Amino acid sequence: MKSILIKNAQLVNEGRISTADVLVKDGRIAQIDQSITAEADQTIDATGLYLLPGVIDDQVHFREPGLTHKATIGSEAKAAVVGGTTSFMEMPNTVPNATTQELLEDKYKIAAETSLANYSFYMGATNDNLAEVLLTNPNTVCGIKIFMGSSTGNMLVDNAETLEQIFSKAKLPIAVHCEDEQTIRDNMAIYEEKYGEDIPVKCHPEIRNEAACFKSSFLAVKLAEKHNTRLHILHISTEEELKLFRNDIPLEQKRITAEVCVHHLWFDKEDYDKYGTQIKCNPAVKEHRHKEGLLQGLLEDKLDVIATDHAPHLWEEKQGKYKQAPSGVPLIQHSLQMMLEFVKQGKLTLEKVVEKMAHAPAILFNVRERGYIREGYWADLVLVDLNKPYTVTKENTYYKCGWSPFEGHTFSSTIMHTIVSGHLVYSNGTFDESKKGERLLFDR
Ligand SMILES: O=C1C[C@@H](C(=O)O)NC(=O)N1
Repeated sequence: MKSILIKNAQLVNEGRISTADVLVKDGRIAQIDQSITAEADQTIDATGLYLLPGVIDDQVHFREPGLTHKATIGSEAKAAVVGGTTSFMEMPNTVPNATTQELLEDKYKIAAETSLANYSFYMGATNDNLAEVLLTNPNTVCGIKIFMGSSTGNMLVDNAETLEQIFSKAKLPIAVHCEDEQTIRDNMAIYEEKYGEDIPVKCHPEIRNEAACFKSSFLAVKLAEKHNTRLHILHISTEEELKLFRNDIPLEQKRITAEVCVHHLWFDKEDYDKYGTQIKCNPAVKEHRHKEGLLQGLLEDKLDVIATDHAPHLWEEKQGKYKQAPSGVPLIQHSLQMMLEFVKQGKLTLEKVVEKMAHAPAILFNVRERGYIREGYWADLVLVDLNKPYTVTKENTYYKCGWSPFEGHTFSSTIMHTIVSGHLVYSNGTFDESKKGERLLFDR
């Protein structure tokens, strides 16, 4: 593998920013120093650029196998590296659902052949696959996914005894989608009564409302407390849920952690006027107060990681009426740029972005030797120019579905180079696809 020398970067790592050179050799960070004079196969002049650990996205939907008309592991991993995401953890609501060890391993095989980013896949729980779930290897699989609210893929786990069993026996982190099903159904009935088939999309946050989120998250937290489960609640979308999470202990000691997604920080209810069903997703984008509250929750460390829930659907599918349009938004290519915009606006610091998008997911999932810029660690690195505007176009959007809610939008930062496991895969609009990403490993 080619060695890489990064010269004169502003290195953002572990709460500090400092000028440094970084030497990458055999996939790893070989040296970090003020001035490195060693020869390397590739040299990057990083003057004026910030060097960040690559983003680890702990919640994505890449649709393969079975839904490859929407996306493939290869297509979405390519979009990921363009945006500075070097590792992803992918959800089991593919077709067939990843609910057996064999089906799970099939996804790893596809990724080994096609993914430019490092990868891991969740084992999916159902009401009746406990034995399979318990076979999951804690060192080679990121976690177990439970839908405690239904969403794309009909993987709802609503059997109380099954939930007790998984929460008490799982040896891996349990990542949960929390929305109370009965609350959603009751709300839906009210809106159907009122609007028939023509429910306005703006009602989505009233159907999948605050009460649905809180009731389900509350239940998950209670179960985790009862069984001392390692619980990670995905895509927290309401202010109310913040009271379920602690910020008085270090992340390393937390048994219950929480994720916030970029779209819940970026959009609010008013945006349905502009984007309509494009931003229909579960949990719903809600009132403005939640967006503000979630940002505060992030700053106060009640929310531990930032992810995307990247969920591509075809543009034609998304154009249907409210009830027919599938939930989910393609986001992974622009997640880092979105958060860098918050840095520009003074809402987040660069150090905080790095903490929540790289360090924290690495700690939370015990990812082996990634998520930090440290000698000996894997070289998953991103170089960003905070002062180079970037306009999103159809041509520079790499999702297989071919659209992004950001088309036409100009971000004030550009992702210049992305290095995955020591390989310079993306450089200013060009790719070197000669090497694929690695399977993530976990120290548990
Ligand atoms: O939980 C989910 C699933 C996802 C999908 O489309 O797979 N879309 C969503 O909006 N939320």
